[in-house]
Amino acid sequence: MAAPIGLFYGSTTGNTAHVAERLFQLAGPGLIDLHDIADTALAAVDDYSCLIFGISTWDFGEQQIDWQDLWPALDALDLQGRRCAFFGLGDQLGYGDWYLDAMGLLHERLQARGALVVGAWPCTEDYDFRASLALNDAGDCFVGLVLDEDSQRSETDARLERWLPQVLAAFDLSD
Ligand SMILES: Cc1cc2nc3c(=O)[nH]c(=O)nc-3n(C[C@H](O)[C@H](O)[C@H](O)COP(=O)(O)O)c2cc1C
Repeated sequence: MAAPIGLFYGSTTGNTAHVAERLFQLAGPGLIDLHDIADTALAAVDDYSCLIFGISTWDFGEQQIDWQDLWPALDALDLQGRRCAFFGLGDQLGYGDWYLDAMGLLHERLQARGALVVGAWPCTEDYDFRASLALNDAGDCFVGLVLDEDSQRSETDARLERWLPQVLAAFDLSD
């Protein structure tokens, strides 16, 4: 039987995979099913009413390669009424003009498929970047959790520990 939450991620060097595993551990037994999109059929998304999507940004604002491969197929998803949260990885010091752009692109794509988005994350002075498509329209929040294993690795655990309870509350798994 599927867990209540499906977490779908793509990862090139393993950083997003590591974060996905950490979320799985933090949530505790039976709450999250992990799916690496490199070896999961996209149709598996249909098994969940609560979803977490993880994506890293590559090559000046591009989606991680496995997400790129899936991109056209995302148009077939029906996410009406499903709660969705996003987390993204990037490198604000090396790529500060395209920081986490891929999370913004994925959010835009899936919101257009009907996703009810939860898990926004404040854009504070803790982050040092010039531009990001992952910001909301007002520019004061990211559309999901923002992580940086390249230049802020030591912050990751604390950020996950703050974000996950907010997402679980918004998922309202008692429904
Ligand atoms: C060649 C290269 C290009 C990258 N381009 C970007 C970028 O445009 N924006 C960004 O925020 N991070 C960029 N990054 C940083 C990656 O997103 C970061 O290292 C991430 O943790 C990789 O996660 P993954 O191993 O799960 O794919 C780039 C890294 C490399 C090596």
